[in-house]
Amino acid sequence: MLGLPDHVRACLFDLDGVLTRTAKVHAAAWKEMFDGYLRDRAEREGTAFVPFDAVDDYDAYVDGRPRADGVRTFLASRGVQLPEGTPDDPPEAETVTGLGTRKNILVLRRIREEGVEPYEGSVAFVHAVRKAGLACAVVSSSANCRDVLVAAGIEDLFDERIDGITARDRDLRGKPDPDTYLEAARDLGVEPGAAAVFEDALAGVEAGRAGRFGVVVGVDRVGQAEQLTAHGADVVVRDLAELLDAR
Ligand SMILES: O=P(O)(O)OC[C@H]1O[C@@H](O)[C@H](O)[C@@H](O)[C@@H]1O
Repeated sequence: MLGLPDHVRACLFDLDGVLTRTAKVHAAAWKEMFDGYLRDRAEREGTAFVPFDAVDDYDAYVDGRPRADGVRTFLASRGVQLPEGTPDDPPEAETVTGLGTRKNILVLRRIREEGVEPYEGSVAFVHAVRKAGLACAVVSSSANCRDVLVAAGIEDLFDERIDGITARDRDLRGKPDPDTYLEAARDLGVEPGAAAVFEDALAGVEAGRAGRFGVVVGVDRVGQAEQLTAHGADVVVRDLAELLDAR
């Protein structure tokens, strides 16, 4: 049924890149922000400007992680460590929060201008899953998760939502730790072994593997099937509609 093992009772979906076409929007906003910062820093220090790579740097250090972890992890890869700052730091602040806020302004502008499209195959799959009586949750690192679901018109399809805001409120570690996925399974009343995780990010499939979920489905939108498998995906599809075709 549904191309999933028979014992699966719940489906836990990542948002950006799995349900909605917003992974590229995030990647572009991160690049705009980091390139601005790195260029200024290089000028100030008289060193060469090495731009953020919207594919390799994004996948390895930013994709799937909570906002502040993305800032910290990428900068660490360049040997840069910034003070954390405070939650109300302005975007100009040279802190982890300040840079995260700069990026958030850029991503919200892009989302406002471009709108949010869901993946049709994912919407069809979620409808089929619900019809089959399985529970559904969204598990996203994004603090903008609810707004993106609403903009895509799919917020009513899910029984639970664990996102960047609930994770902060409940003190959950972000992906690649499994905490947010485990919390969603708990909220739905299923054991991790009876839940399927759907993820396009390397940090996300790692979280699925770390949580010992029933199956981790890697969703390959950008030609990184091998990496998804290496990081924890049990199966890889290019679109969730393929699972419906496999019935
Ligand atoms: O900055 P936000 O909207 O809280 O999102 C945090 C992260 O959420 C993830 O879903 C995205 O893959 C990342 O690109 C993003 O950085």
